[in-house]
Amino acid sequence: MARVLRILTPHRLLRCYHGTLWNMANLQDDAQQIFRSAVSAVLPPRMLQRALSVRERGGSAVLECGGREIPLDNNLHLVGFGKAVLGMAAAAERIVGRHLVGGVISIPQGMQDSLQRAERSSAPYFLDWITNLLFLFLVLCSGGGSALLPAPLPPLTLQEKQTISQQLAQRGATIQELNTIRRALSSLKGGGLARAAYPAQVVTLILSDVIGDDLEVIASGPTVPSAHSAVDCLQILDKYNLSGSGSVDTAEVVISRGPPEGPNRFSHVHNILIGSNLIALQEAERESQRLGYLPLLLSNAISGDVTVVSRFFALLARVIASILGSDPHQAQLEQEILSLASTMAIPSFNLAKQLQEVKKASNIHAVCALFGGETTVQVRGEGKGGRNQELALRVAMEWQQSPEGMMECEVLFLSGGTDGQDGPTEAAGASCYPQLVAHAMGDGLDVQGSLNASDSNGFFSQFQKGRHLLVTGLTGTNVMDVQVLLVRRQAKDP
Ligand SMILES: Nc1ncnc2c1ncn2[C@@H]1O[C@H](COP(=O)(O)OP(=O)(O)OP(=O)(O)O)[C@@H](O)[C@H]1O
Ligand SMILES: O=C(O)[C@H](O)CO
Repeated sequence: MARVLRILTPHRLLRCYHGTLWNMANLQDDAQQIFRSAVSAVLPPRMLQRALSVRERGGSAVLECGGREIPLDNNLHLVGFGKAVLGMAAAAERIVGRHLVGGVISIPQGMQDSLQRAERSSAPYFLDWITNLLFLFLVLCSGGGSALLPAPLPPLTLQEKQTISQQLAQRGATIQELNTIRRALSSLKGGGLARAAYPAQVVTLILSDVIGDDLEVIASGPTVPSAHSAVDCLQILDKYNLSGSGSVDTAEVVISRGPPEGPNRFSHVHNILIGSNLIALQEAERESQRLGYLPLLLSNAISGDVTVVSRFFALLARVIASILGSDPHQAQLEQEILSLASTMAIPSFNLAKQLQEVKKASNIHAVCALFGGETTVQVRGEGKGGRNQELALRVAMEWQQSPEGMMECEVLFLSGGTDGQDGPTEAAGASCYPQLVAHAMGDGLDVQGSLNASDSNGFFSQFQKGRHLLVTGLTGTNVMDVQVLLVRRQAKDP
């Protein structure tokens, strides 16, 4: 069997290939390294170091943030809520700690013991505290914050607010409509925290876990004015026939009354996005280039059903492979994927232009396509899994059914949750390659059966002793999911 030595790029180690058998572990190592670099860019210490600094001058100090300089005078208070806020608060404290007068953060119950160890207290009720202090507030906000800011506008009770949300959800309200009502019925969400703090200055550092990074949506935008009027909200309640019950009548009164402190005042607020899926992908782009790939940052807004998205990724690999390998199927495959992409409503997505870049690039033998977002999964079976593991397994199944175009290339697809947890499993995600299903069948595993049982984690845990699971542990951040697709032309036998 021929043995090929090939220098991929000067700083890469020599890689030995044994004939047509390629070392999949190399591609998997690269994909995992690229994924980890994406996560590293949005870890709290690195985010806060980018966003925040204190400049001491003579006896005074200035907070530098978002291009602004705000005097510090023993007046800094920290407020935070969200799944990533414990790490964000610790990172912020390392930067501004000596100027912090006090702080309150609200984080998921399971993190409480970490707080005690850090000797910090947390309490979810800010109003009776924040309105008494005319200070400078540093607000830390991340995904999961909505559930950690329970503060219904009186006289509405928390139970009544939850009942209205449940009724809206049961009657088919969209997540956008649900969140609009939740913001309107809250003392803190939808800009309530900023209104309560007025006229104290508010600097909010935001880690986005939503597609499009709409600041009003992230943790329900406690320091962001709501774009929806009372009329919009009342129309939603009316649309789903919620009028008429006691709690809804109270809700309508609260909504009609408007924000407790009168008109929206937000000139004292600076909202700054410090972490997002795009920031993570841009780091992954740099890392893939360092590893010798031509990077294609294709989208940070992938969404939709996992069955459609898996078909897209599998076809994209075949298109790129057909370009790199000068496969005769290339033109037809490109038409297919452009047609499929046009049905997926991916915002500002120009795949044709990006594929043109690959075709124009000279002497390219390896491409890294990068994506981010969140797919949706219909969980049909009793198995264990997550949307990233299911996506990877479905991509493998698509390749099993249509392998055209990939004969001359090595291909690997990886999908992972940047928070380190994919569904109720220990894995962050998984990776796959074109021959995976054939190899699994050779091991007596039933891939389709695993998918039918929604058991992607069960499959990847069994197959090759879990070697294709992506396990990072909880990362302390969350900018949704990241996908890495690597396509590399195989070395030609001499
Ligand atoms: N057996 C399964 N197979 C495939 N997907 C599953 C399975 N069980 C749950 N899921 C998916 O996992 C999703 C939950 O994922 P996860 O626990 O990572 O939370 P999340 O939606 O990412 O929220 P957060 O932003 O807080 O992480 C659900 O939306 C569901 O679609
Ligand atoms: O907390 C929330 O509202 C969601 O995680 C979106 O940020």
